Amino acid sequence: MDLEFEQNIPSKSISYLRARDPSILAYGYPITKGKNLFSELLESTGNTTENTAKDAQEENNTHLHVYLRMKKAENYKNLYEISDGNTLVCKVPEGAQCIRNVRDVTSVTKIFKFSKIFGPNAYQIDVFNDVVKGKVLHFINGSNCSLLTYGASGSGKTYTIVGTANEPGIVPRALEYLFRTLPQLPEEPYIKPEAAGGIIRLSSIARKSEKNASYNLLSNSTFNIDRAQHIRTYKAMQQRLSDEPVAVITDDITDISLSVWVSFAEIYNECIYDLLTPEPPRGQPRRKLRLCQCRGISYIKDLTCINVRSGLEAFQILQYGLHNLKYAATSINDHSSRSHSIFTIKLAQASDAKVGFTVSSFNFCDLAGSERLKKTHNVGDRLKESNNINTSLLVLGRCVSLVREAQKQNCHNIPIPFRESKLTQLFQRALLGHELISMIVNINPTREMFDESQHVLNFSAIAKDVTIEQQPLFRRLPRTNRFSQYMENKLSVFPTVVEEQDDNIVEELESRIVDLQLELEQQKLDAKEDREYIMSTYKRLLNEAHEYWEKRCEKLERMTRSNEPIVIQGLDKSKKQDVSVINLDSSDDESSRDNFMTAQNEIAELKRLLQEKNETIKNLVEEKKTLEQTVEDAVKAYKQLEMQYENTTKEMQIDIIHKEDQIGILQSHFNSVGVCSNSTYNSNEDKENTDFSNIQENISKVN
Ligand SMILES: Nc1ncnc2c1ncn2[C@@H]1O[C@H](COP(=O)(O)OP(=O)(O)OP(=O)(O)O)[C@@H](O)[C@H]1O
Repeated sequence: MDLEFEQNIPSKSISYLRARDPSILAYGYPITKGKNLFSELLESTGNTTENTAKDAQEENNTHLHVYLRMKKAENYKNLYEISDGNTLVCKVPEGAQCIRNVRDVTSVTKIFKFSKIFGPNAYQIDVFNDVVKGKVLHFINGSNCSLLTYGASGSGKTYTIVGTANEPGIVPRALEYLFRTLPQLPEEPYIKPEAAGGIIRLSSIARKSEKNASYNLLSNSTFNIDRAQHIRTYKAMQQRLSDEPVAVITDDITDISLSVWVSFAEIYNECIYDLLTPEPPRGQPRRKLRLCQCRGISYIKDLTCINVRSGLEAFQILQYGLHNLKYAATSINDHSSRSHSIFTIKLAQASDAKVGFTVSSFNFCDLAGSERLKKTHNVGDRLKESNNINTSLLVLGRCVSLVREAQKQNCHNIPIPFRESKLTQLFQRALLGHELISMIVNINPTREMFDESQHVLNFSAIAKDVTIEQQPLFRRLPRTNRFSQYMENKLSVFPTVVEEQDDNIVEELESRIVDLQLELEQQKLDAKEDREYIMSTYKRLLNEAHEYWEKRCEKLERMTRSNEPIVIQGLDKSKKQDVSVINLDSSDDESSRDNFMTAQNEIAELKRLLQEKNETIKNLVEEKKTLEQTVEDAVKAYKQLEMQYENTTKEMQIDIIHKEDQIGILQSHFNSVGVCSNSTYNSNEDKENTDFSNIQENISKVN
């Protein structure tokens, strides 16, 4: 957001000009100054303008916004009291876990503060207006936003995000609001966001293929059954929201290409799956996706990204993903609440003059239920699931808490374990405070869920203190280095236009060099971390493979030794037959035949495992190569810019010297003319005028 806007909110026109991610800009994409695609968004009614302005201003409060939403429940007032709309007083009941060691339990209360509390009677539209609406405008202006719902199973996370047919949640509402604000989109997309932050300008064939991908997904036969119902639901919502005011864009944006894309991913048991690809046939495993990092941005490699032209299309894609989520849940295990699901809307904006672009993402993350192991008494696979969920939520809690700690101490050296879970790795930038991030904490305010709710509330108390850093549009270098000072002194003798132009070039180059330096540092750190991670994984896999292999070999050796006499007997019987075709059916000893078969199976299994491990190692080596290539590219780009910077500096220095010489010549010429005019032309006005016009002509030639 513009500083201007933060400090002084105009009553009618609001500029939502937002910072773009400098890491994207640093890589050779020129910037369109002044006009950041949409620079002006106005709310269509005065009333809502104020609200939106308030929302937008709130965004600049530096802390992570944590909202509380309470599920509908009778008698919740016996346990909870909401005061001032943002303070929750918990009246701790007898027997509650948090007062187990407290003697006097007559009146224990716990107090939690939130950005806002939505009580059991709050409507979906209230949550949307207060939490999401302002962020959609920031998103349109190029900011990345993330919204996470956190809470125990059944507390209303999915209800808040997706909602029901009669009460649509924040995602369908955000889609409707977004598409009502954006202008009509073209039939086919001209640009596509890259996973790592850039854009691709699509050829006509690629445009058709993207359109087909969207069409094919929407007309998928397994999904068709519910499609009519989803269309009716969305249209009913559209009808209800048609009177709600939306933002309008006042800029002339005829030379800007726009496209909207959606993706839907699931993290289950620390594996990432694409919810927008058809489910594999029964019995076959789902394709696991990898998490990659490029220019400090984490992204899911090969995640399907579908182009959408309307809220309705996007809503159908959301439902397709939810359908896949349910299918996976019933076909493998009931894990609907056991996985984290992330629905992402991406907006790509590019000027047709090929001189600037913005890609922004809005992530809606429905986290897995946060219940504790003790309570659920899980065993087997369920225990593994719970461990994974708990690990990722625990790591999320640790990361949030360490980020808060690092910010408090103003210390950048505290290691934060983002890499310990896929979830935190994916939201690393946002959790570090580089992007807008908010959390809706859901609780079920019943007595049975009281202990569980206390854990959730404790987590929210930590999260609330995390600071969000507002990124400036361009990172400017303070003008204190030698070159800047030299230029400032020297350029003051130049005509204004030259001064402004050169000043801009220098500033821009300086700013981009700083960006690149920061990027390079970040990439070095990332590459180092990645290398260490790959090496440790590589070593661990090798050790595991080695141990496993040794154990199996031992076992096989033992089995072979014990079966030797029987095999020899079998060999005798079958005379010259091959070992593999020993007549097992006629063997006297049943158990030895079984042992033999087991050994063969073991060998086959070992071969398969070895092949799998080799595959993993191969992938890791490839990943390492890609990372090294990325670092190499970054270094090259940096060197090129440095050279460009040096060349410009040299040219300007030469230019300055040249101009100083010419100014000197002019000065002496001017002086000598002055002397002459005193002695010769003192009384002759015409000649004086002629001399002045000659001097002016000379000056304009020099400039
Ligand atoms: N505020 C609310 N008003 C009305 N119904 C609600 C509300 N919150 C939740 N529900 C209902 O409660 C049930 C459970 O909610 P939901 O599925 O959203 O929980 P969840 O936290 O996503 O659970 P899980 O982690 O198991 O997925 C649903 O039937 C939902 O419709």
